[in-house]
Amino acid sequence: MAGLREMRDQMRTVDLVIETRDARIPLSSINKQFEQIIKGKHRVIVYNKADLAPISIQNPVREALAKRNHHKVLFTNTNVNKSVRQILDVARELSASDPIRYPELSIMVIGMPNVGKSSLINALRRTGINRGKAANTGAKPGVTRALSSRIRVLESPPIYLVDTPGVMIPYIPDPIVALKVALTGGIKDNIADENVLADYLLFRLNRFTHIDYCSILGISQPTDDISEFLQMLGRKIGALRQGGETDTDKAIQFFLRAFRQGKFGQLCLDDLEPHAVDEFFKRSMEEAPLSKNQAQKAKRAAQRQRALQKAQKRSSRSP
Ligand SMILES: Nc1nc2c(ncn2[C@@H]2O[C@H](COP(=O)(O)OP(=O)(O)OP(=O)(O)O)[C@@H](O)[C@H]2O)c(=O)[nH]1
Repeated sequence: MAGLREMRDQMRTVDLVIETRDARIPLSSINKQFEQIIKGKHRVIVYNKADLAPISIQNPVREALAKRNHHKVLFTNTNVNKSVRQILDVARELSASDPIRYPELSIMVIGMPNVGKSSLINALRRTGINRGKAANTGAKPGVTRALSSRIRVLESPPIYLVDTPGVMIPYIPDPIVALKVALTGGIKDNIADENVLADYLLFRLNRFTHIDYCSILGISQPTDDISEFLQMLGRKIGALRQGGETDTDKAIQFFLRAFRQGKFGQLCLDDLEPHAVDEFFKRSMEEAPLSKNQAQKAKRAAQRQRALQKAQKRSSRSP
């Protein structure tokens, strides 16, 4: 894994690591493989896209991480300078704590795809010494390219930023985490997966929220049947094939995009009740990461299981 090796090499010159996670999945965006790379470095955990998650998650997340000895936890929205400036404050504090050791300070942004690393780098430049755009950003994962050099983001104390973020593949301990990461854009979609994603999103909206997605999408009634839902949505948005049949792929993409753009309001997909958090950490400490193949198999098994449960539910409803 070249990315990992490169990151490890680069890490030698870095004093402070900005570990970026997604505020909509505060637990599922934790990557325990980072631990080995970051070992011994100062770290600040940055939950980005905080504007897309409810503010009420911030204290439980801070408490959960403090319990695990992570005390520097920030929530950012890269469009708001003030929130990004908090990162520079942490760097400044570190530099001031030991000016002999840190006559200058080097910081680096790392995180899984699409979490907003490049946006964060641009925002740090913007809020630091007001330089323009450095890194490309994009709505799809994988836009970050190697540019690697250091840019100065603060004059005094001198703080430098490695301008290539470290990209790590997400850590996927189970299929549900895979769904959450994919929903937030951390794994590339393909059409087959998108169907499952849309089904999972609908399930979440029905089961865990009071969001009136019908009026947001302009459809007539709620349903947990994904086919019926996509028919309604497809007709509403005019996603029709020749002959008048609904283009469900288009309807799926519309639905997923609406979620990613925050059209359903601020949502968190992880359960942050203390017992659920404890369970999450217990499980993720125990489990070794699945290979891509294993993860796909596990995902398919979960799909089959859910389809089976749905069928059972339907047959138990019918007279
Ligand atoms: N709502 C919201 N969107 C954000 C925020 N930060 C970044 N984005 C959006 O998220 C998408 C991905 O941002 P990037 O900065 O390209 O993410 P990245 O981590 O560098 O992505 P890769 O190149 O895939 O590794 C873009 O569409 C950004 O506009 C944020 O704080 N809030």
